[in-house]
Amino acid sequence: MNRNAPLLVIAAGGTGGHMFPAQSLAEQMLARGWRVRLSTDARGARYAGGFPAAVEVEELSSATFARGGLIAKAGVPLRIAGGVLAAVGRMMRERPAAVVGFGGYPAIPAMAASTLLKIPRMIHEQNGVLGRVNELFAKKVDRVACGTWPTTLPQGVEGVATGNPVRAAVHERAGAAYIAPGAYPMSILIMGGSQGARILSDVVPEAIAGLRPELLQYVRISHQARPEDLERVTAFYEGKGISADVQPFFHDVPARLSEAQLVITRSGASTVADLSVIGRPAILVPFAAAASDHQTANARGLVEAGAAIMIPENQLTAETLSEQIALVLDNPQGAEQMARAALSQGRPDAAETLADMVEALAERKTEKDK
Ligand SMILES: CC(=O)N[C@H]1[C@@H](OP(=O)(O)OP(=O)(O)OC[C@H]2O[C@@H](n3ccc(=O)[nH]c3=O)[C@H](O)[C@@H]2O)O[C@H](CO)[C@@H](O)[C@@H]1O
Repeated sequence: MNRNAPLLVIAAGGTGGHMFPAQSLAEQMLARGWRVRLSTDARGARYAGGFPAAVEVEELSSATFARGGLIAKAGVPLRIAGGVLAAVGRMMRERPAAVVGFGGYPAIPAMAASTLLKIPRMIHEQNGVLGRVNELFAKKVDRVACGTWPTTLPQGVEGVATGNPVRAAVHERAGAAYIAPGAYPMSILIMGGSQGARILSDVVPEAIAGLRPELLQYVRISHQARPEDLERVTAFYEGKGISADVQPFFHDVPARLSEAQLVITRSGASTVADLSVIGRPAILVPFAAAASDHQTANARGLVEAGAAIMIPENQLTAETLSEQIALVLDNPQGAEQMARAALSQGRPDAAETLADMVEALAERKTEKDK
């Protein structure tokens, strides 16, 4: 490794939602000859295996906190302070060229240290509403990159729409030709995000079974169900003579997406990004309990572009859903239009745009502290 190469510190943690986009930026920066260090905690470090081996991983102590202030729990401020001190010490020695935060509380120490040391820094928010840690730093960073557009930001903060970086297998299928619904086998992909969603297992099979027989005979189902729901969902489809592949997690979602005539799904940030980069019509059921209802915010772009129909959880019934599915499958031109509209929202260049922002930021040095 070239020790003279500029160093990027990526601060992220906790869950896949923060770590997948972080990994994508790490890959881009390594390809551009940078050194990359992932600053996270023990929980985030479990995802580090997915990062390229050249990425150095630093585990710092941090802690969770509630919106509006630190949880008054013994040891929390101390743990965060310990992490910040360690990050400050290291950054004083190594002087990173830039620091990028992707959210999650393990990002706190590196983001706080870069603020104290006036190192060029930015955040990337995946969802249409800022997460807690990103909200804390939004006014203290030089740039705020937004994966979802529009993103609700605090007053006085300007965002740059970059999109959410997608995995290589999604990238390879960007804009893959869409076969409009017709009198031949049609695929419907049902996904509940990385954990699966019980409500989709409760309602979707019945909605599918409610389609009129002339339509139903052509329908082929891929249904991601939580492990505890697998058996009943499989049995239901079997009982109705519906061809269905039911699994707890599909490892080939990009291929299934490109083959699908319709997708019924939650609206997590990466799911929305996958849909829009490949370009498929969707019925979106946002997870109502998500912080600040961010899944509804994530769905907004696709819905307003005419690429997706949104059904709030409290309005989701088998009858409503069945009607909406039939509306899409009975209207090939409309479905094609939805697929095109989805593509208009896609940002296949998200990782490159983010990498360009990092390079520009490192060159200009920090403006925030002048
Ligand atoms: C319940 C919850 O709080 N979810 C949050 C979590 O979602 P979640 O962890 O579900 O994250 P996303 O929807 O962003 O990403 C899920 C990814 O898994 C893929 N996939 C899904 C199912 C499957 O069988 N196989 C597969 O590969 C999808 O194509 C997508 O690329 O982090 C997201 C990003 O911060 C948030 O927007 C979500 O609100």
